[in-house]
Amino acid sequence: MRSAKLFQYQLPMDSGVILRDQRLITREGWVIELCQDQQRAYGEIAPLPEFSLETATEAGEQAQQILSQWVAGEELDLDAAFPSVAFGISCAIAELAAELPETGNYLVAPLCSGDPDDLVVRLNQMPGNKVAKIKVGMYEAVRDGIVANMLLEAIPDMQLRLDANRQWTPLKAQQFAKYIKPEHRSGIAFLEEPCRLPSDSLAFAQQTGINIAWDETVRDVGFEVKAEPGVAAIIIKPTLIGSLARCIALIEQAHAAGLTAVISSSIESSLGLNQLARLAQWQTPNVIPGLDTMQLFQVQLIQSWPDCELPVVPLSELDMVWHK
Ligand SMILES: O=C(O)CCC(=O)c1ccccc1C(=O)O
Ligand SMILES: [Mg+2]
Repeated sequence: MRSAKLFQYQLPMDSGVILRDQRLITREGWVIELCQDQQRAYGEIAPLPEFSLETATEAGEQAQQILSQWVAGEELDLDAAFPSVAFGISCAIAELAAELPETGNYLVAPLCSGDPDDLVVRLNQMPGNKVAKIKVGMYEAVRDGIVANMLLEAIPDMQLRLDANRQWTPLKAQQFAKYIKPEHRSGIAFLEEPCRLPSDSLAFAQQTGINIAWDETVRDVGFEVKAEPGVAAIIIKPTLIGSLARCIALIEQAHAAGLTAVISSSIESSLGLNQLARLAQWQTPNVIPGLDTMQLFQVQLIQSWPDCELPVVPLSELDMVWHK
């Protein structure tokens, strides 16, 4: 016997969360509940505005169709579904089958988009391998270069991840690199997407000796995982990529090509974020995932994230919009 429910959520965000051109005031999405033989499992479907091609409404409608098929015991074609829907449903199914292991990797790479001094404090408290992430490309490239170089100098055993989200022209990328002393360049684990064009980013990596990672490029039509000089990693944001099977296939291709695969958040609630931490521990056990996004929220959802003090909204407070 199978049954399924769909709940809608709207969660208030911390003020000042900006996605590309838009302020994100409330995070909207869906929680699915699957029931089979007294077992219950959950999944989150949360298309990210400005990033996902589907809207929350479209995702909710498609989720109802696919959940109806699941209840009827039909074969599901998650490759044809929206990525956010495929990810949420496949997670719930994996959870029901006890395929998604319980243990998660909750070590996060602290994310800094403001004061680098705050980052130094957090890094000094971090046990083991120190990994941090800075968003660059929002202010002057020269300032970014000075800040990154200062951190690499202040904490020599740190691996720094940088993310430019395709903001730089080749010239600006060079201005940034000029301030990173050659002996510090290997302390940069990778710089995500320095330039608008992937070909410019590749040339930058080869000219500067600073490794890059693909994030946006992974979602470009026709992308294929391959080893290229200067490319260290691919970033996998499952809500934007698709089913667990599709994410795992990409991770395996990355490993076969000698690249690091980094599981990263698309600003899911604490429910989805916990499942991402479990996916990361399962499939990329030695890599710190990019999941430091809980502080962007004002509340948590259903399950809490380790050491997060925000109030938790229980399932009983969500509106059930559909069931079968
Ligand atoms: O990857 C991380 O470390 C955190 C998540 C993150 O950076 C992000 C989250 C949602 C949308 C875009 C981005 C981004 O890569 O800038
Ligand atoms: Mg990015």
